[in-house]
Amino acid sequence: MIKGMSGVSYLKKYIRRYGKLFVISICFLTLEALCDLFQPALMSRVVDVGIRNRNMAFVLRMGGVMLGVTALGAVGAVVRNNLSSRVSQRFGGDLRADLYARIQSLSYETAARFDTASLVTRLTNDVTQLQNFSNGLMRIFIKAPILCVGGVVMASLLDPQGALVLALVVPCVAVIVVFGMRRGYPLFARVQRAVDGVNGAMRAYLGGVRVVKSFHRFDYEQARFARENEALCGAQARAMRTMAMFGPSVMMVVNMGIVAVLWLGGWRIDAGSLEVGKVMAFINYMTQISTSLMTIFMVFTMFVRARASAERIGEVMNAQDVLREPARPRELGEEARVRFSHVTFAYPGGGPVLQDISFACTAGQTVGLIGSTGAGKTSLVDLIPRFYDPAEGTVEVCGVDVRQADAAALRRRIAVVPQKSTLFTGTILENLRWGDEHATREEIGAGAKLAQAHDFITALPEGYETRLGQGGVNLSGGQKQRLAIARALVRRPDILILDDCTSAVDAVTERKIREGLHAVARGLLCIVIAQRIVSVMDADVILVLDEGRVVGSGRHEALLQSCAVYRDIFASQFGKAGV
Ligand SMILES: Nc1ncnc2c1ncn2[C@@H]1O[C@H](COP(=O)(O)OP(=O)(O)OP(=O)(O)O)[C@@H](O)[C@H]1O
Repeated sequence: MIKGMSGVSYLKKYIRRYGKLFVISICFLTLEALCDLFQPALMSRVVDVGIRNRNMAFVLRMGGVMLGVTALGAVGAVVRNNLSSRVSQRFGGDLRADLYARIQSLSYETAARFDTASLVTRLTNDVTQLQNFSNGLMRIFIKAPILCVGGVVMASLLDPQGALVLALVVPCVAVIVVFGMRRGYPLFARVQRAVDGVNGAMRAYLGGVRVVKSFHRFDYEQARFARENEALCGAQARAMRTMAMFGPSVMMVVNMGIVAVLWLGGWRIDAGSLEVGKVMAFINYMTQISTSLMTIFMVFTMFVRARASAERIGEVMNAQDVLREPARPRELGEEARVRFSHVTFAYPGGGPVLQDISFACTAGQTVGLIGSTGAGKTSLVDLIPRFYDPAEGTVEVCGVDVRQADAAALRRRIAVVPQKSTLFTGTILENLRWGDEHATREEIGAGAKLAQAHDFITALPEGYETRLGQGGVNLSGGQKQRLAIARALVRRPDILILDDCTSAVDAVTERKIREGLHAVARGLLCIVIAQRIVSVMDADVILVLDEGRVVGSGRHEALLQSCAVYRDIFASQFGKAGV
């Protein structure tokens, strides 16, 4: 047994699902292989009995039998081909879908362990490797051992003395194949990692194409891509070079065997102890055995690659998620509430980003979060939908510790508009409906109006049906932000988190959005992160964060009196006179 196969135990599910069809396909494959195996034996009878005795009727009869056997083999091949294509395509499709679902279910922290480019390679290239391997398994790979073993048996029955040559050849080839496998595995694993590198360079360029253009850094990006590409070519060449040594070695051993058979056969024909037909059939079996041994070697090469891919997929499938879902989740309370009790938080491997944070807020309130950049505002709100768990203390949402709530149920109650608006390829309507797939046109329109997006959308030639490029490239920054807010509002959440998401919107429009939200926000708990004090001045409570600690909380006027950090921020935005 090969070491480390426990990492691919997720494949059992597919073996169970497609095992039956696989076995049926193997039955037809066996039929096809048996038909191939009988041909040389039949041919030897034609030569040794029919031609030697000039018995034309026997030759024709055997010719008919050979044709029948060929036809039967062809039927086996057609059915097997059909089945193998269906099974491998479905297996590949299922595996890709499951892996995609798994990636989606990973927590931020676990997903961050894998580079995005590497996840893309795993979803595409690695799944294809496994799909091709499973297809090959049902096409030629299992046929090869049958032909090899069957060839040895038939050849031994035909000429037991000649079979001694096989007793030497087969073990030699087996040793070469096992050695090749051991050398090849780490090399192919390296090839897959190099594919990650190329995908990573491509992704970085395509994702930041505007920046690359504006800084005119094509040369830099090209050099980076060339480096990764070179590494991939190098890794592939090394793997191929190593594997290329083994194929000819196998051929050489087999050809030496054929020479030995011919030499011994000629000698025995001269002595009258062997017929020409038998030597011909024996050579035929030898060729069949050698071809199947080469195929087996190829199978192992593909197996080595498929194994490397299977393990890479296994790493994602078996990743221990740091955020465990509770076995028996508690139901969230009706009323929207958020409570932080002595929360301390750190990113993996880093120092504390939030320290001893305590506050509480309820439905109908607007909470403002303000503080210098890097103060920990985003980190704080990320704990509410449980993107991360705190190191100490508890975060309660709607009366339940988020660690005891069902993540999907928790996130259904919350809508987050992140700092960087992410839109998807599709129409504006599709993007807005993403917030709630059952939302009506009226509800979507209402959300867009509140977010001050309706007017600019209707001014577009195709209105709500306007198609957006990837990430909404055909919109301005402020338009994208307003669509992201509208999408969150279409969801009609109980808790709305706006993470500095109006930075690209002009002050007048921002005020309109704030007023609109105020009007509909009776049951809504709204948490607003802002750089500009005007964005949170009207909030029911403002939390001032500084270096991960809450250094002030209260209304605007009170904070101006009591909180030095708040006063500094205010002064930096309005000048000393404003204080
Ligand atoms: N994914 C991450 N992994 C590790 N450290 C992080 C991560 N995200 C943020 N940090 C660090 O945590 C600290 C707080 O970051 P956070 O994004 O919460 O600040 P912020 O107040 O929202 O800043 P800004 O106003 O600039 O968005 C920073 O020092 C930052 O470097």
